[in-house]
Amino acid sequence: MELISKYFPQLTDSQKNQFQMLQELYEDWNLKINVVSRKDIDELYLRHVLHSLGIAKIQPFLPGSKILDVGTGGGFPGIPLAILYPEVQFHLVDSIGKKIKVVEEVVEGLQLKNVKATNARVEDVSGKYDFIVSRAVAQMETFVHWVNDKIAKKSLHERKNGILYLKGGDLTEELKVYKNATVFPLYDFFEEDFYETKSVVYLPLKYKG
Ligand SMILES: C[S@@+](CC[C@H](N)C(=O)[O-])C[C@H]1O[C@@H](n2cnc3c(N)ncnc32)[C@H](O)[C@@H]1O
Repeated sequence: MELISKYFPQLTDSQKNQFQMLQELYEDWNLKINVVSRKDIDELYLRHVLHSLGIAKIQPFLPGSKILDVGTGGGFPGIPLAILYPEVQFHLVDSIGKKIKVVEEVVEGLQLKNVKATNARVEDVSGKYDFIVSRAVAQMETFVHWVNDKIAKKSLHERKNGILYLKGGDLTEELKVYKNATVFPLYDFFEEDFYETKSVVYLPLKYKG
């Protein structure tokens, strides 16, 4: 938990409390429905919570904006971002029902009012969003194919609407067709070794009516 305050020193008491509660909520729900590996539960804040918040270091979200988290699993990156930005609307989608069940329980446990969770394949979700976030779901080409009709026309942020994807390793091959993609290394923000190979990939997408 200190790890979160170290990099996000402006949290309110209520946010700190919500971040604190994550450990117990995930431990409890993981016993009933296994969504996070044992090793990852032990390092929840380093590997899941802070990693999710890496997106906020690259792109802070403005009040009133709408964010889609594709293949959220147990709620990453969507839940930590929803705690950080209570005035932003988050839609968390996963094709596996039991994962969405965990998300709903965590949302209720934290009393988050800005999260909607849907059990569906993202291809079947309609709606328009400022940014689409994700981690560990699909190769960029497949992902773009799934989401490129879900971008809002108007950009509220200075940066154009698009995808913010948490990726690891060498992305040269995967991103070679995306000349307008930008890779932001998270090691520039977080000094822990875990982040040495982690990045946020930003890909602007055009509105499709
Ligand atoms: C490896 S998990 C990652 C979960 C979470 N994003 C994380 O990083 O902890 C991939 C998730 O993507 C979901 N998924 C895969 N394809 C999907 C699709 N087309 N629509 C919605 N969810 C999908 C799977 O059900 C699974 O929960």
